Amino acid sequence: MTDPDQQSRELGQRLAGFRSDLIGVAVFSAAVNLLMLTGPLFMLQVYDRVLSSRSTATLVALFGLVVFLYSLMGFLDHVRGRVLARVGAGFQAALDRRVFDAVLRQAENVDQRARPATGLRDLSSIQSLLASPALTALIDLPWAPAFLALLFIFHPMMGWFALAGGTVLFVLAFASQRTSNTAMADARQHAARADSRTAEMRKSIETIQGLGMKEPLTNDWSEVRTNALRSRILAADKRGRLAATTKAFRLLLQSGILALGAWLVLRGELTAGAMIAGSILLGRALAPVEQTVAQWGAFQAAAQGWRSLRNILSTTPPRPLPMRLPAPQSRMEVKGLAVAPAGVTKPLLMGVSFDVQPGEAVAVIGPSAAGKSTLAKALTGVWPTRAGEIRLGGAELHQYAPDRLGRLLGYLPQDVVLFPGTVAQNVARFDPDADPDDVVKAAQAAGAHDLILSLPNGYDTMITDAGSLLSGGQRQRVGLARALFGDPAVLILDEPNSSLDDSGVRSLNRAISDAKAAGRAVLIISHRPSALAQCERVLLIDKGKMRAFGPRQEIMDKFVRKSPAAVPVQQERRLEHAQ
Ligand SMILES: Nc1ncnc2c1ncn2[C@@H]1O[C@H](COP(=O)(O)OP(=O)(O)OP(=O)(O)O)[C@@H](O)[C@H]1O
Repeated sequence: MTDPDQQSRELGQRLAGFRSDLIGVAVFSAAVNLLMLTGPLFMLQVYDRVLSSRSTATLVALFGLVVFLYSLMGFLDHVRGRVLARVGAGFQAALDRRVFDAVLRQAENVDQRARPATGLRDLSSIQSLLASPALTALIDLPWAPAFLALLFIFHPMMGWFALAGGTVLFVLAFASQRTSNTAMADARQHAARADSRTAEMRKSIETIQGLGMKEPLTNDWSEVRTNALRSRILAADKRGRLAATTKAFRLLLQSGILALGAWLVLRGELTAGAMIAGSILLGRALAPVEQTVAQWGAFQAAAQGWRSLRNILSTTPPRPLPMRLPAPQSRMEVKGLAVAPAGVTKPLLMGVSFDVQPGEAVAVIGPSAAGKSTLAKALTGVWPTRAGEIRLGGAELHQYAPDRLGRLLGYLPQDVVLFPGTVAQNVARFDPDADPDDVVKAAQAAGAHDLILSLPNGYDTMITDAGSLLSGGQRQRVGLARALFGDPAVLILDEPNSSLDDSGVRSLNRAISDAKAAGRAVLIISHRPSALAQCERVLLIDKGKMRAFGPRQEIMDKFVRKSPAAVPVQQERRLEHAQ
């Protein structure tokens, strides 16, 4: 699936998978539309045969037939509705994971992340159309000319009358949709913005209150809400005006064709039955036209969704999964690395070369904004390499499937985010087959076991809202347990001690020395030297460039002492010695 044309056809191909269902719907629709003739034909017979012959038996027989035909029509109509609803659901189910993956992958691009993710909404708008009466109306639309042709057969004047009336009705209904569409889209946009502000404010309510920002932010939110309301009223006004005109015009048409029919009857050019049947036929011919136009919004949303989804899917083609490699050696080698997140052109980090061997710990140090976290994101495969290579156990990172790579690495990010679920699920990285013993083992190794047991429901305590129930230090320890889960080959710890107290630092140091003793490679990114004690070698980066890599003592003596960034490092070392 690397051919761009093929990617842009992906949606069409998925829909084509439901070809036989759609053919079935078309056949049922043909039958339903033929059965729609039951009413006019019945009228024709009643007026022209029953009333003239005064035969009750004929009336009863005809009515019995009508009951049967309408029942059949109702059944077929229901069946095609059911089939279409299932095609819609099947189409969504077939693409749900693919689109979700594409939406997540879009978020890898920093630029895209700021924009609202539309993929799943696009998919839902196509699904809604497939399952809505709008589609059945559209399927019925090609039958309108057939009804119109029958009117021409009854009398050409009736045909022309219906054609002219139908055209005016179509134009009126279409204008009603068009004029209100922009206002409706505006209203939806404002409403979505107000909703997302509500969610943001709820999430950060403590900060907002603490900083006394509630009033101004609420005013801001209220303005967006008022704008949404204003656009909605504008849209409703426009739509309402034209909808009322359309309705009155349709009723006028129905009476108009009766009047025309009566006039033709008086002139002896039409039978009374044809006059009534003509009026019913006009209704049948106009119904799908009117419904299709009335549902225009659903068609537009689905068309827009289709275009946008096609674009999303073609820019995020499915990634072929690489062959599963055996568990790698705990060794990482980096050569000439340059890194930039997707959507950023200038590399944030350049010319980095180092390695970390089994049983060894390497410290990555440097001042603020040097590019340390950038390095961690590249080493975990989260940010792409612009140049150079990163090898884990001899294989480049892309040779591992992303989820498997994640499992092989024990990554503790600088800002630990926990996900909705239990503490145990978070430690186990939501692996449904995780062995509880392994969860406890990871927590013990991180020195987080006792703290987890002290939570209201221990390992079953539910985490909500990114783990705000836990303190910063507790989150960091649970994060370390999560990093250690599954015995990863390489640990990448980004500022692992930033929120830890003394006992937390001791647990961390123990976890690092245990990992080294078990032959794992450890990378510790830190401002502080307390973590350096465990490291054999040090990588110094500054302003997005590698300045030095070598044995700890050599780097500390040669570079850190001279560098202004080293001042806090030195101070802290003295403090540690003093303790
Ligand atoms: N998503 C991003 N897009 C563009 N630039 C970014 C992005 N993330 C970080 N940067 C920039 O990259 C540079 C390095 O940031 P990084 O987070 O790697 O620094 P750091 O060394 O970890 O700093 P600290 O010790 O303060 O955490 C900074 O100048 C930062 O502004």
